[in-house]
Amino acid sequence: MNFFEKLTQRTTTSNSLLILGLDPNPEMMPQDQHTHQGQESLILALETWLKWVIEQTAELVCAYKPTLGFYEALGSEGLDLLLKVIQVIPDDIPIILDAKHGDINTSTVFAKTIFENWQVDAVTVSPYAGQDHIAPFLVYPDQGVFILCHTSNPGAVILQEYPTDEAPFYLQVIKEAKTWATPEQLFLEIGTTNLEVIKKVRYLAPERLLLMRSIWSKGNDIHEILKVSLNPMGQGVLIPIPQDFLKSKDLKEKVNNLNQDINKYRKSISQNLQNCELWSPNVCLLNSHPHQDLILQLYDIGCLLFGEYVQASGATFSYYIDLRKIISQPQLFHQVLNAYADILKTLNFERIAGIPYGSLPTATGLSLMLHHPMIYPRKEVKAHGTRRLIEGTFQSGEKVVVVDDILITGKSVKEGAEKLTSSGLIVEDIVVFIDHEQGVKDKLKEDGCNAYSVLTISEITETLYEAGRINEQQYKSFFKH
Ligand SMILES: O=P(O)(O)OC[C@H]1O[C@H](OP(=O)(O)OP(=O)(O)O)[C@H](O)[C@@H]1O
Ligand SMILES: O=C(O)c1cc(=O)[nH]c(=O)[nH]1
Repeated sequence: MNFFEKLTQRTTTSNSLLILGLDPNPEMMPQDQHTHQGQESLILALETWLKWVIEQTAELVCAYKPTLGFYEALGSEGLDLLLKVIQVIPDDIPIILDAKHGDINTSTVFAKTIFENWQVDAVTVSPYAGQDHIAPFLVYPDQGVFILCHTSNPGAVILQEYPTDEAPFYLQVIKEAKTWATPEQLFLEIGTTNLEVIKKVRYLAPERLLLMRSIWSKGNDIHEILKVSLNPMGQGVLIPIPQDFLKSKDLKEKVNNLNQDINKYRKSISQNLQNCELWSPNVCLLNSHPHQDLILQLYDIGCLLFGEYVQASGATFSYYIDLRKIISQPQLFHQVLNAYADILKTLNFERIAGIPYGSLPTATGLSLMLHHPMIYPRKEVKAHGTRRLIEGTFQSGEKVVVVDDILITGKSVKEGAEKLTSSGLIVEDIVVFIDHEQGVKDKLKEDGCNAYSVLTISEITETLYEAGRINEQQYKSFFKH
């Protein structure tokens, strides 16, 4: 089970979005828990206290978050203490090591130590050294990585908000980090007392799990925080337990009350989905498309263009779909492949055939993902070498699913399918990402082929309009067409 699955399971079993910083911070320890003098006695007192904290809270949290710096500050005994604390945490509770690691030279060995030796489930990292610093953490597919995007430290404003309010650096960090790994492996850490910051983050990254920090400092109302950070399922955010709870003898009761308050609100929003203010005012939850996030991201990277475009057929449409760019955005490409795979998994076939050139990478990705061999019909047969019509190996009589990016006139998939059938293969199913909805599916059906699409062009247009990505004129000119 990977970190994300473990966390999701834990969130359900504990019915909690609360995480607790398990830090040996003497200032937070109740005074009567430490009456003796000296380092040895301090470490013992901290250990006893942290074990008590775990006992009190284990039923009520979905994860623990030890901060490496507090343990390091205690010297080598501090690291021993960290390992003891990790041992005591029940196995089903994920551990997020708050390390804010930022050094590219040590990232490989550090990842090995914390994931393999200490067996923590996730880590926090600083994004400043870029993707190559984060990659050594991401090569552990079962572990999670939280990217520090925003802190509440006043001194950070000069960097985070640079250069303008409209396009601050912390949003650039999020845009960039989203391309590094999937939403199941890479998450965002957001420290802020400002609800506007959370709204902006949610707008840009509706799919990402948020680890919230410092939200209590200005006496913010938890309901306001939840309103702007929860996803439509009432999840997608980790809420820190206020550190001053740790000083209290009534820790368990306080955490329980906070959890109940949060859950009451989560329940009310899931019963009241018509509240469209969640995330952002122009992303309405009521009728949101299941692939809304994917559509918005494809638009944002320029795969979905609105304007007057001449098509291969010579006709002019009010849009142009250019999915060829997707190969340079691995995280998004992965989401696209998952969407195709959901359809392919319902079909019966031996081989996957991609239509060149645009869909060759997609067919390759699906072949690796679903463990079915790939072939492809050539666009043009070479006058030299093997002069093959079909590349890859196959047996006559095998069933092939044809994969393409977009169905416009259907010419490309028809030609491809004909080449495959003329070589003895059977083509019954065609899967595309986008259907242009000109009745081509019906025509293919008459020829004995079932065509499936992940999205239709009108679903895309509706979603972009609802999210405010395209304006009324662009929307209307699509439907006039
Ligand atoms: O349904 P149709 O009218 O055939 O249009 C759809 C085809 O057009 C595009 O390919 P294109 O021929 O532009 O070439 P490429 O994939 O080689 O870039 C697209 O990748 C589809 O294969
Ligand atoms: O061939 C076309 O007309 C065409 C290809 C493509 O990839 N996208 C599109 O919108 N049109």
